[in-house]
Amino acid sequence: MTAPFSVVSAKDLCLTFQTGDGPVHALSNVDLEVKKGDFVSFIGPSGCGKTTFLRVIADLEKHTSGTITVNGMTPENARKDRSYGYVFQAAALYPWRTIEKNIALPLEIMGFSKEEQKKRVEQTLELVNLTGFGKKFPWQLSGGMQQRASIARALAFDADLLLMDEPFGALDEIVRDHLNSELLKLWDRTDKTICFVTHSIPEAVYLSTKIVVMSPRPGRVTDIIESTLPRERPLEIRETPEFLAIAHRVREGLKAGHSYEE
Ligand SMILES: Nc1ncnc2c1ncn2[C@@H]1O[C@H](COP(=O)(O)OP(=O)(O)OP(=O)(O)O)[C@@H](O)[C@H]1O
Repeated sequence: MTAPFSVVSAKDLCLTFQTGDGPVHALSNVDLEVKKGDFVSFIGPSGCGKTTFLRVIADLEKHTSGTITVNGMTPENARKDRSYGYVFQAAALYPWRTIEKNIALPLEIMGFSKEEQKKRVEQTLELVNLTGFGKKFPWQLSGGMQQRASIARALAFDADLLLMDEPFGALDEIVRDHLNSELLKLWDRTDKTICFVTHSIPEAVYLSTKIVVMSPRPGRVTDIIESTLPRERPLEIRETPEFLAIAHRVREGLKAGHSYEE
């Protein structure tokens, strides 16, 4: 059996922002392998570089030193190759476009035929359980539905890699639980590779095959936890000793990386 393909491979990756107040070490010596089909969560306090790391993968920021490849390419080539879909903290849908027109936008830009656009919009609406809502405007949907529509938009051009920056952070816990289990099913069905930023320990443990614990000043990886939980995870798994043991290790990692002097 061949080893799974490395979707993101970072070696000794550093990114320093030069600011008026001096350099900010947003990422320091990050080593990480994300394999095809992994669900990787990035967790850590504010400012530890979670968003910056996703932005480097997406070629929205340039690293200062070290190396990173995305699907075996430079981030720039991966972006040009449409290697990933990006889901932001807020749904960021255009209010003057219907849901289906929002989802079709990247497809329009990429020059897909009208027919293909329609097919893909229908498929992705179904994937996120929004069939029948395509003609609605974003403001006619709940926050959770809007976020599902933005996931559909990121899925529409069928990139293998999904980058998700705290997509459910603004939602209440019940909606969040529901979307977490929906996202897991979607991941299972589509075999995507997902990089997911969160502040929530239960969310990270519930979703991930691998949890990357980070800490700030400088932004760095302090622990990488390979989950031992089965791929199929009912919400009740969160009460099992195995789940709680992983959550405990994440919490300890977060504590160890936290300096109370700052
Ligand atoms: N464009 C920029 N210019 C200067 N500093 C920046 C820039 N973007 C991010 N930073 C700094 O880099 C560090 C890492 O920021 P980043 O947004 O990646 O953290 P984060 O872990 O995603 O935080 P949060 O959980 O609050 O979103 C922070 O100290 C932040 O202030």
